[in-house]
Amino acid sequence: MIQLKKISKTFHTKTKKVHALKNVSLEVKKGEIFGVIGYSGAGKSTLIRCVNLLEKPTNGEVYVNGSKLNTMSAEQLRETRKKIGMIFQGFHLLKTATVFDNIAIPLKLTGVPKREIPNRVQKYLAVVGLEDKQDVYPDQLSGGQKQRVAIARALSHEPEVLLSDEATSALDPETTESILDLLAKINREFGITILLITHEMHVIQKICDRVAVMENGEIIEQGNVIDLYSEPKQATTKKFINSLFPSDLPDETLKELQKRGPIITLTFVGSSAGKPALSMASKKFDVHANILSGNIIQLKDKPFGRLIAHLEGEPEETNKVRQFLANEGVQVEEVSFDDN
Ligand SMILES: Nc1ncnc2c1ncn2[C@@H]1O[C@H](COP(=O)(O)OP(=O)(O)OP(=O)(O)O)[C@@H](O)[C@H]1O
Repeated sequence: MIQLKKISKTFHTKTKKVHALKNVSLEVKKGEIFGVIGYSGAGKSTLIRCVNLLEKPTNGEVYVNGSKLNTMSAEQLRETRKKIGMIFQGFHLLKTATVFDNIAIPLKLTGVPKREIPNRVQKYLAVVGLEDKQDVYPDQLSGGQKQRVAIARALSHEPEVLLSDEATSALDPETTESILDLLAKINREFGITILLITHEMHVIQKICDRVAVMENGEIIEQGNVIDLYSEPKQATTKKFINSLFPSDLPDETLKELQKRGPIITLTFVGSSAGKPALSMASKKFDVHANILSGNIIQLKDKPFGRLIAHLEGEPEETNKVRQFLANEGVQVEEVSFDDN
């Protein structure tokens, strides 16, 4: 649905050149929710803005639903953009217009017949749960409600693709949850493909099917959310994932424990629950297993957990435990202090 082929973007400032995107290729399939995560300055905003050519790439090709955007005339681009909705961290609503007009004015400007406009506005305000707010002004709404209006405005053009530029970053955690639920519902019920950028892992794990990690203008790793969470390869990806499983045990304590047996990380997805497997192992072999920390998070459709445990016993026995856990489908890794 979205294809970025070898996209580069260089900004020329007065003093230097900034290579915001370096040869980035990405494919978002029809109907999926694809997330791009990275720290500030990684190039995420530039990347998402290249998809609808708000930012013109220096090199590379942009395809949306099979059409190449780079070589389109201004008129063709206007038509194509109607099928690409966008929402922003700052909502971008007209303060001096009512909620109704915030949605109606852009519809009018893009040539939707006048008699159709009230129906469209009401239909999409109902989708976002704000049918009773059409006569109020944005200043009378909460942040979450403003984002709902912005989502209704984007949907009212009946797009095939929705681009989300840090849409929940200005919202509190509870409101973030409800906006993410709304995006998931839109994806499910209208089949709209969503490409979102974020710096929050929570957003990725809650609604995304696939994810790409960006750093210094490049995509350093991408894949299914579950695969990337279970087996991150790059240091930055590992850092993002480790941040979900904080372990505040001092290194000194861990080093002390390590003298009496290995400290291991158990990672498990879905039904291969780590805890029962670990207690089974400690019954079966001459090893005391002591859980030092652990957490389970919910990915879009599967639980994902990580435990840190100390295995106390003779090396021969602790090795058997590790083998047993691996056979039970639990990923086992010895803790390296540098990763935590
Ligand atoms: N218009 C511009 N002119 C010059 N440099 C720019 C411009 N827009 C972005 N940059 C630079 O390009 C790099 C990537 O910026 P971008 O905003 O895409 O990153 P980001 O990952 O979205 O970060 P953030 O989350 O902080 O917005 C940064 O070094 C930024 O300073």
